[in-house]
Amino acid sequence: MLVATAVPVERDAVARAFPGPPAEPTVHRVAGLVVHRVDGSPLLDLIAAGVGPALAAASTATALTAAALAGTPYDLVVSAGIGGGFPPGAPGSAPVGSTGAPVGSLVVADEITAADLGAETAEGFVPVTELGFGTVTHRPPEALVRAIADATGATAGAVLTGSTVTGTAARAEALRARHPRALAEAMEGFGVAEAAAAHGVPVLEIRAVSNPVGPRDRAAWRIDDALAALTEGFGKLTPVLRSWNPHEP
Ligand SMILES: O=C(O)c1cccc(C(=O)CC[C@H]2O[C@@H](n3cnc4c(=O)[nH]cnc43)[C@H](O)[C@@H]2O)c1
Repeated sequence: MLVATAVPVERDAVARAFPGPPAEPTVHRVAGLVVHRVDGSPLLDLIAAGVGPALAAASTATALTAAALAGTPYDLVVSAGIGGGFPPGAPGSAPVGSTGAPVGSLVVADEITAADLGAETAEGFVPVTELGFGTVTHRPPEALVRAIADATGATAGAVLTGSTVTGTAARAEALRARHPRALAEAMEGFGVAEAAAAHGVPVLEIRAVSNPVGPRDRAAWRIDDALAALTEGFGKLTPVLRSWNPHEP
């Protein structure tokens, strides 16, 4: 399994879920990309793939290609890290009856959607798929998403990818109007998913919520709490991944 975070602190938070010998990470390099390997079960490679969808896609594709050429392809790619959550009762909030994704909670994506891949028109935003190109959504294996939500307490829903962190109530509302199932926003998932899809490998996205999606309030970010939730979540995930059959839908 390959886990791609954006930055080293997120990678290290995931690694902490697999502590001590024999799971002490070893490090190797692939075309300048640093790969931390945890020799446990499942075998786990961790990369800090960079911030934003483009660098995350390039780094993930590099790791996937190297593994495939070595004859040891990955069975699963996971985009993981902190993210913004759409909380209930706030600008751009989750639908009535939904728990939303409060700060400190964990979200597992049942769809990974590019929120800003398209064209602005006089009638509003048009996704690239409606312009006749590419894709804007990747869907992780349903049974695996359900099992992860059960094991970790994560909420399953849509996770949006954008190149810009939302910083206004108006943008949060526009995103929720366009994506009513969105629980979280981050900057890498769709890029990681595009790389995985190019290799025919299933993908997951797991986000620990560090801040609400909405007006920018840097002081309200709870990065340490989110990193702790990420470690705890991955700790609970391991048995699920061990028993997962990559050929299940
Ligand atoms: O201080 C700011 O306003 C600011 C602007 C751009 C980027 C940042 C970051 O800290 C990097 C974002 C990093 O973390 C993920 N993340 C966390 N919360 C969100 C969010 O609300 N919306 C989008 N991404 C978020 C993201 O995946 C990046 O890796 C700060």
